[in-house]
Amino acid sequence: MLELETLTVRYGKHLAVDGVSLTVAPGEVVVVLGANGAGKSSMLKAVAGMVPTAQGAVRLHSLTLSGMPAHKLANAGIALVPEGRGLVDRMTVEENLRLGATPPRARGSEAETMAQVFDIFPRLAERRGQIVRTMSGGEQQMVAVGRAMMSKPDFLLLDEPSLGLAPIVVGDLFKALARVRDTGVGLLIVEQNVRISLRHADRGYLLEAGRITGAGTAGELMTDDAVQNAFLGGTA
Ligand SMILES: Nc1ncnc2c1ncn2[C@@H]1O[C@H](COP(=O)(O)OP(=O)(O)OP(=O)(O)O)[C@@H](O)[C@H]1O
Repeated sequence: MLELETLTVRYGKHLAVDGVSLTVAPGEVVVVLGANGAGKSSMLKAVAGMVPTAQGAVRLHSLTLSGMPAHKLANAGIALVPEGRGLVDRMTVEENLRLGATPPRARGSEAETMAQVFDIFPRLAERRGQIVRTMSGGEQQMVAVGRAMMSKPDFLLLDEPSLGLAPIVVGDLFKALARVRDTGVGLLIVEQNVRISLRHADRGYLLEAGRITGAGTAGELMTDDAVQNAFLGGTA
């Protein structure tokens, strides 16, 4: 289980994440819905050890992670697919994937994990020698997810994976993410794209100005008035 307990992130005086508590179980897809500036990226970066936690804690299988450097978190089983993807775009698909396999927990099983990535994303298998810069946005997002999978995470964090992608590509990406979850990995996804993310999630939370203001199953949130008003223009 991945647990965030009253997680708080500050930038100087600015409170970006204000006491967020949530859980993700192994094999569960949890989405955090929030508008621009709600604190979604800051929350994920704090879990991944890329910004400091001001208060609260992150626990993985009851082990306290907050305060650990990012490389130790990766070896504990946390992988982040950042907004903007963070790929080395002059390198090939395969080279980018290999970069994900640096934590000690991932070493020795690179070939097996890469085969799993290529099974979930056959397009990447066809294009394993292609320079990432020359690929479409959707393909690059697949590489970013594949690279995170190469670290053999227990929990995968995704920062707005649908951003800038055409609806059909987003649909394919979420179907692939469902297959990642089927391998037992828990997914924590932050999104503004309410419909598609709730369609593929088990549960969700609503994040507004750094605070959790709603929670429920994906079905409950789809018809929740607060979600409707915040994101869907009041119509179901
Ligand atoms: N490095 C930083 N220094 C100062 N303030 C920051 C920093 N990063 C984020 N913030 C502020 O913290 C708040 C939350 O930002 P964050 O990027 O976490 O939100 P978000 O929900 O991911 O938004 P977006 O969807 O636009 O990326 C915003 O008010 C933002 O301006």
